[in-house]
Parts: sequence; structure tokens; C-alpha cells
Amino acid sequence: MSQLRKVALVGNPNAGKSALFNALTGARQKIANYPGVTVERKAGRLLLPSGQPIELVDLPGSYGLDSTSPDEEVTRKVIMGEFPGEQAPDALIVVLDASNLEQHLVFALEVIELGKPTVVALNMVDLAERDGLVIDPAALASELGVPVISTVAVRRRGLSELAEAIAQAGAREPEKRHPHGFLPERRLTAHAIADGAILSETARHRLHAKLDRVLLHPWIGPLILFALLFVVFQAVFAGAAPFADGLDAGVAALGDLVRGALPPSLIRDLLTDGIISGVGSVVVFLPQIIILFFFILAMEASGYMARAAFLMDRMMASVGLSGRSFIPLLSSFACAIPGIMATRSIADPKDRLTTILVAPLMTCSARLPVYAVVIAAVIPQRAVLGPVGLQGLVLFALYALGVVSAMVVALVLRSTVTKGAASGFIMELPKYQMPRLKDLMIGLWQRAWIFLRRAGTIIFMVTVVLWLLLNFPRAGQGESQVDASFAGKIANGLAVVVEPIGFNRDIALSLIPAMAAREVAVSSLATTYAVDAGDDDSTQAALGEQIAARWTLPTALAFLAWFVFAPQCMSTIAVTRRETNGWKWPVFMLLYLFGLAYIFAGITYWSALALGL
Ligand SMILES: Nc1nc2c(ncn2[C@@H]2O[C@H](COP(=O)(O)OP(=O)(O)OP(=O)(O)O)[C@@H](O)[C@H]2O)c(=O)[nH]1
Ligand SMILES: [Mg+2]
Repeated sequence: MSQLRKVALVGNPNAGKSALFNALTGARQKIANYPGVTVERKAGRLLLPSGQPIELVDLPGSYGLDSTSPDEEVTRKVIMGEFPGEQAPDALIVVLDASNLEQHLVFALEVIELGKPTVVALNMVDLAERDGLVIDPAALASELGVPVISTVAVRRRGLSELAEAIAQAGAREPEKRHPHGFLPERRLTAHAIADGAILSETARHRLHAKLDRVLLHPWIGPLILFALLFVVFQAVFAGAAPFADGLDAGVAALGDLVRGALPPSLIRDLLTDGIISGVGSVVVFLPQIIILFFFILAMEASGYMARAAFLMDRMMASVGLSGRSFIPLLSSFACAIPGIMATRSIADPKDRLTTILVAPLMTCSARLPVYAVVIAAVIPQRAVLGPVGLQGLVLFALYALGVVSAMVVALVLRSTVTKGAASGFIMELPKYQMPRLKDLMIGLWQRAWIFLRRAGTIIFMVTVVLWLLLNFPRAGQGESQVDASFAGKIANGLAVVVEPIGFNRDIALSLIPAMAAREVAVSSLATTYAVDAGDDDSTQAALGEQIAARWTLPTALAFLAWFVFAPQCMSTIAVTRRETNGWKWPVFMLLYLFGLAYIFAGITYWSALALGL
């Protein structure tokens, strides 16, 4: 088999490598406006102008070939041909941020010194122009001894020229003009080259500097961050309500339609009580998910996220972590899995391990349906202060509880099992950019798709299995179907364990399937209540109404507290095993999180009872 020619994209973090990779190959790799987004190698295929295909590899950003963190290690190994099972790339594309030329040239020089066929993509020339920088690519090319192509990855500018240059890079003999140097020399050279290539520069950084003075202000900054997050959670409830109600009505109508169209049978029950009630109860949270991600993606693209990391650095340092951990923890708001993967950009192994262990405490989007359904059922929808709603406030409090717990646990871990000094934090602050609507839409679409795919696969399957377990063996006359079923028997056994923390049998029943994914707790409850109600129309009510009628407030609050901590996600455990190379830490994670969940649910339940709620 003939191997494809291989070309790798290298450069400093946040230079736009993944954006170029996506533009050249049509892939949809995650890009975001902060350093350390890509942590793995990713390959795709690019057709050269001649029609010949090559393999293009996107790599994690790096500051030098003396790698310090696991993600930089990947870059070094791939470039040097030491990556297991992979031959060295035939050519390299060094991606430079034109608006940050001098700094990015330092690593570029080190890569060019390797003497491989190399092309430089002078990316983000639009940002450079915006800042009043005019750069001469020809001067840069003659200084570096390799072709330099100006590009704007996100507007697909310069792509065909770049492809042409890649096609020719392999044909030329590499020019070994640059002797091997050391870092200080490279810095001097980078300075001189940048000076020579920058034709004119006007000070238009002022607006951004002003913005940073406010947003990074020691106390105004955190206040703004806090206010912003507050708005996000209010919006999740208030903004989603009309859409969620519409979806709710749609699911109910679909159930009625099927119930009316089919004669009474087990198949009809499976469709209505199992699939439509179960999967439908999760799908209705799509609007909330979209609103949450709209804010997260806009904050990522604008460059604000990196500022938030900067702001949090001091707080993180006080618990023995660094601002470096902030981005992985923040990604965990979406899902702990990419969050844990993102820890690869943390150089210090103990810092990294601590971050992995606390990542599941950040409230992932799978918890949103669980929180939202219970809050909507038991917390009254009223304003507390002006437009501030109580429901949004409780949601915010649950997220805050997750963050505070993560900090406390990190502090405890850092002085016990992962003892060590906190490492320093250096992160470049990316340029502010206006988020582009199209990118936001694509990002939201991807998120919505992930959510719906989960509903259609894992949640669907677990729901069907649960429905079967709930319906067999069949109940006798006058006996409750749930009590008679296999699932009911298992739940009754488990109920003994969770009774002290205020959980009822239905909750016990939802906890085991929810190990597959947290949202399953919602679909399981919906299916259980639908089976329990049988064909009696008077008890066929939406899940929220069922919870409001059947649960006491202390039980509902204990359930919420449980979900702040409980490690109910198999995939997180699996990815922790992979990232820590063994079972020791995932088992530790499971035990400490279940322990905390049990204790906090219990405290919540008994305090609520004592308060007479
Ligand atoms: N204006 C402008 N923005 C760009 C350009 N190329 C990339 N970006 C933006 O710059 C940010 C960083 O892009 P990425 O492709 O994630 O950068 P990367 O080099 O892959 O970063 P790491 O994976 O962290 O190493 C994103 O917000 C992109 O939308 C460009 O040419 N012009
Ligand atoms: Mg990238």
C-alpha cells in the first residue's frame, strides 16, 4: 500500500491551526479563542490542486520542542517521527499569528531549524490589519528561507495558495540555512525578523487595553464575571420556557396520537410509556441546552473565557491549583469528558491529577435536565427581586455549589493525596474578537446534535430495558405493576440504602440506570410514572406534575444535592482510567463522589425536615 504524503500543522497555541485544518479538510475540529484547545493529534485528508490527496495532521499548540505538558509531548513526538505507529511527517506547516508575530516566530525558528520541508502560514492577517499592522510576507520569506503565505483561516483566505505551496514544498530540497540555536538567540532573531517584516504599526490596541483594564480589574472583573454567569442561568430558565412548553406539549400530543391510533397492547405501552415518555422527557430540555451553550460558545469565541481564567487564577492558586486548570474545569460545564482531556495541557502531573479528580464536580450539561425538571416541579416560579426569578436562582446556587465543592476538594487533595506546591500560571491572553454568527450556529448545531444523539441512543436503550424490567413479571389483580416488576424488586432493595437520605422507591429505581448517563434519571422517572399510571387517564400527567404531587420538598432538595456530587456517568470513569493509566484514581473518584453525594443529600434532607419545609 502506498502511504499518503503527510503534512503536519504546528505552531503556538491559538495560532489558528485547527481553524486552518478545518478549512483545508472540511473537518469540524473544535476551535476556540484561547490557548490549549487541541490536545490530541487529528488527521484529515486534503486534496492538492493537482488532485493528489495528502494526509493533514492537526496538532496541539506548543511553545517549543522541549515539551513540558502531555499535549506538547504529542506535538514533539509527531514532528520528530517518534509517535508510536506513525511515520514522521514529510512536510510541516508552521502557523503564525500575524498579530503576534515576534512571539510566534520563536517556535517557528526552532521548527524551521529541523530542516524539513516547511511552509509558513501567516494566519490572522485580518486581525493584524485591524490592529494597524502591515506585514511584508516576502521579507519574512527571505529571512526565514521558506515560503510564507498570508491566510485568514476563518474566512478561507489564502487557502489555495497555501495548498499550492504545500504541493511544492515536498519537491524542493530542504534549505538548511539555519544553524541550531538556543532559546535566547532565537528570541533575538525573532525580534530582528519581526522588526524587518513589519512595515507599519499604528497604536490601535487602545480600545482592547481599556476593555482589559475593566474586565481584568481585581474586583470589578470578578464582579462582571459573576454577574454574567448569573444572567446565563436566569436566561436558561426564562428564555427557554416558551420553547420548552411547546416541546412538552408536542411530546404529550405525540403520546396521545399513538395511544389513539393503536389498540391497547404491550407494544403500545412500550411506545407511549417507555419511549415517548422516557426519551421525550429528556428531549424537551433541548432549548435550555442551546441557551447554555450559546453563552459558553460566545464567551469562548470572544476571548473572554481566557480572561475569566486569568481572573480565577488567584482563587485557584489559593486552593493549590492554577489558572491552567480553569479551562479544563470550564469545559467540564459542557461535559467532564472533554474537560478531563483538556487537562493534558497542564504540565505538572499532580496539578493535572487534582484537576481530573475534581472535574466531575463542575455541573455538566447532562445534569441540566435533572435539575430543571425538579426545580420546575417543586420551586415556585416567582420573582425574588425585580426580574430575578427564584428558579433561576436555585439553578445558579446548584452550579455554585458544584464550583465551591470542587475548590474545597482540590484544597483537601492538594494537602493530602496530591500534595505538592502549586505551579505557576502563564497564559497568553488572546485577542478580543467579535463572535461570528455562522461559527456560533455551527457550534450550537453540534451541541444540539450531541444531545439529541444521546437521547436517541443511550437514553433510548436504557429506557427500553427499564420499561421491560418494569413490565415483567405482570402484576396480578389489584397489585401495582411497579411493585410486582423486577425493577420494583431491585428498587425496593436499594430503597433501604437511600431511605435515610430521604429518597423514595422511584428515586432508588432511577439511580442505577442513571449510571449510564445522568439524564437517564429523568427518563427513568418518566417511564416509571407512566407505567405506574397505566391506562388511567386521570393519572397520566407530565413528569413535573407527578414529581410535584408525589415528592416532598425535602426529598426533592436531597435529590438535587445528590446530583451535584454523584459520579453518575460511566464514560467519565472510563476516560479517567485512560488518562491516569489505571484503575486506582477512577475508583478513588467513584468512592469519594458517592460518599459526598450521600452525605450532602442526607444533610439537605434532614435540615429541610428540621426547618419544617
Ligand atoms: N480573525 C481571525 N480569527 C482566526 C483566524 N484563524 C483562527 N481564528 C480564531 O482564532 C481562535 C483560535 O483558533 P484555533 O484554530 O482554535 O487555534 P489553534 O492554533 O488550533 O489553537 P490550539 O488548539 O489551542 O493550539 C479561534 O477563535 C478562531 O476562530 C483568522 O485567520 N482570523
Ligand atoms: Mg487547535
